[in-house]
Amino acid sequence: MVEQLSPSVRSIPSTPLVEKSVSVYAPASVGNIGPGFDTLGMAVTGMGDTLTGFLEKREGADRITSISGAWTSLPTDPSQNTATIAARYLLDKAGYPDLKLTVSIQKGVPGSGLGSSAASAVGGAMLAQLLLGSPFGDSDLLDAAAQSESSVSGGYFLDNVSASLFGGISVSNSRLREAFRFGGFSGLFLVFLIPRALLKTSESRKAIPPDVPLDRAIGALANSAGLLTAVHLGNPDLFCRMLQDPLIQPYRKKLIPFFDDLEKVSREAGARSFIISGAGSTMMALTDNPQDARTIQETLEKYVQYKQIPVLVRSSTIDSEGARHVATPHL
Ligand SMILES: Nc1ncnc2c1ncn2[C@@H]1O[C@H](COP(=O)(O)OP(=O)(O)O)[C@@H](O)[C@H]1O
Ligand SMILES: N[C@@H](CCOP(=O)(O)O)C(=O)O
Repeated sequence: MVEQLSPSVRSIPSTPLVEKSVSVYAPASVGNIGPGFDTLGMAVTGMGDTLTGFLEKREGADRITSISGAWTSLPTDPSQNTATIAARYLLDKAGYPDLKLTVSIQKGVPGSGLGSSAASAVGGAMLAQLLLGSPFGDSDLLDAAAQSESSVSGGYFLDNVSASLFGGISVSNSRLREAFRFGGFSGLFLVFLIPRALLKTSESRKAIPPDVPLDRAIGALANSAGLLTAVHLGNPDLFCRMLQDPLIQPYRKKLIPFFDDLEKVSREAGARSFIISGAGSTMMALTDNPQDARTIQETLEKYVQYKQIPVLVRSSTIDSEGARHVATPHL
């Protein structure tokens, strides 16, 4: 089931494309997938970043010409933006410090906890890869995106970047700096509740104590193994039953206003599981029944409107493709 990645730097010489625009799309992702803290990740449909850029030989730094569609303000300084940090890492590694990137970023990730910074990091890495004529292997792209993501998120973890890069469900080991695409999976219907308030991953990581109870750690380990078994067997019902996080969620949910309320309403409307997406504040309700997913979405939309809770409701499924080359949009 686990798919091997291509090794580091390929031996084929590559030729950079100069002054030619290329576009890439990198999907949003759910870090942790509940119990798999820092180790499991899932790419999702309908949300992601599109990056368009070109290389030229010039003095100075890389440039971000525009960031559109962002729901919160993002850095346009290339040394602070995950897209350009990842791209620069690969451009330097390939031996082209004199080639400078000019990029525009169309954000399509409308909240915290959906791997937004990771989607841009993966997009930046893939853009550099394509503009350089694909000299790198998957592990280099993963490394570039992870280095970039770690500069903003308060830790080195690969769950979001591996899912966004490879698509489907990924398994990662940040200590060994390795990640794998575990597989694609159909038959799951996701409903996201996306608060309109920023919760930085670095802040949400501080809510977790350094020591955690052994029984809860064992529970999370068992559920993580159960999730992968469900993917291996292609069993959405088992996946729904295993999607519970007794380890990290109890600490983090205190940072998320209306969490208990929204969980109760989602479950009453038919959700089979309810977890924090990534580090929050986005939450995810899950079902294996498409009709139930529609009911959950409609019920939640009415509920948040009635209670005036500033939360966006979005339906989605698993994106099995991961980061990809796309046609350049008309800017
Ligand atoms: N291209 C980018 N997209 C999103 N966030 C970015 C980007 N570049 C830098 N950042 C920074 O990353 C931080 C958000 O990342 P993080 O806390 O990991 O949350 P998220 O779950 O949204 O990825 C913010 O400080 C933001 O300014
Ligand atoms: N494993 C990380 C995942 C962070 O995801 P994000 O989408 O919130 O950046 C964590 O749980 O801290």
